[in-house]
Amino acid sequence: MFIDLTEKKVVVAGAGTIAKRRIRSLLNFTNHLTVIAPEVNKELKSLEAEGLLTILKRKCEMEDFYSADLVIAATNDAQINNAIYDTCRKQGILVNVCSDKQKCDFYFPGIAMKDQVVVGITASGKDHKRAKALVEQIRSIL
Ligand SMILES: C[C@@]1(CC(=O)O)c2cc3[nH]c(cc4nc(cc5[nH]c(cc(n2)[C@H]1CCC(=O)O)[C@@](C)(CC(=O)O)[C@@H]5CCC(=O)O)C(CC(=O)O)=C4CCC(=O)O)c(CCC(=O)O)c3CC(=O)O
Ligand SMILES: NC(=O)C1=CN([C@@H]2O[C@H](COP(=O)(O)OP(=O)(O)OC[C@H]3O[C@@H](n4cnc5c(N)ncnc54)[C@H](O)[C@@H]3O)[C@@H](O)[C@H]2O)C=CC1
Repeated sequence: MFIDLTEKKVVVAGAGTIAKRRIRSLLNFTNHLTVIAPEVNKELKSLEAEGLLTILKRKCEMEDFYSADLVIAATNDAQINNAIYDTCRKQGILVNVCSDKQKCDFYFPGIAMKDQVVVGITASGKDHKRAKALVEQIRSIL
């Protein structure tokens, strides 16, 4: 299922390696992306300056997720990620917790895109290295 994210509100907690990779993917699909983290690097600041996302430069609060449609919990604090999971489940919000694959309503796919064609790859949560290798092959085919 390819959900139209254009008007969906996406909230990403954390702005580290994993969050940034996923933000780069998500920006292809949504105009409503908020990133919450106490420290944010230059790449994300310049995306904010271009009007492509909103940054809240602080630790996340559970209220931050109440109005979200889709949440990525990508802090390096497992307790916070788990609290985000509990909050989202109670509110019926789709959530992906990058530190615990048991706490993913959806796995984050590797993405290959060319023009209007989008290919999303998952190895069913069992082999991210294989997903990555296949994404690279499919990018070269596309
Ligand atoms: C299950 C899943 C859940 C989810 O988070 O959604 C998950 C979980 C975990 N990944 C971990 C580690 C890494 N993952 C990557 C990369 C990718 N991981 C992605 C997806 C997923 N990762 C979900 C579905 C996976 C599937 O389909 O099977 C991709 C496809 C999409 C994306 O993240 O953008 C992207 C490749 C595509 C691309 O790069 O374009 C790298 C970097 C690399 O490989 O270079 C490392 C660094 C470590 C290394 O180098 O090994 C760990 C830590 C434990 C460990 O080390 O195993 C967990 C936690 C756990 O397994 O419990
Ligand atoms: N699913 C995946 O593909 C992978 C998952 N992991 C897991 O993901 C976690 C994050 O990994 P990285 O991105 O490499 O970590 P990182 O250290 O690069 O980034 C962590 C981010 O979380 C932010 N943060 C910390 N506390 C916060 C809070 N209370 N509120 C908001 N933001 C907060 C930090 O400011 C930073 O931006 C790891 O701890 C590990 O458990 C690690 C490798 C791959």
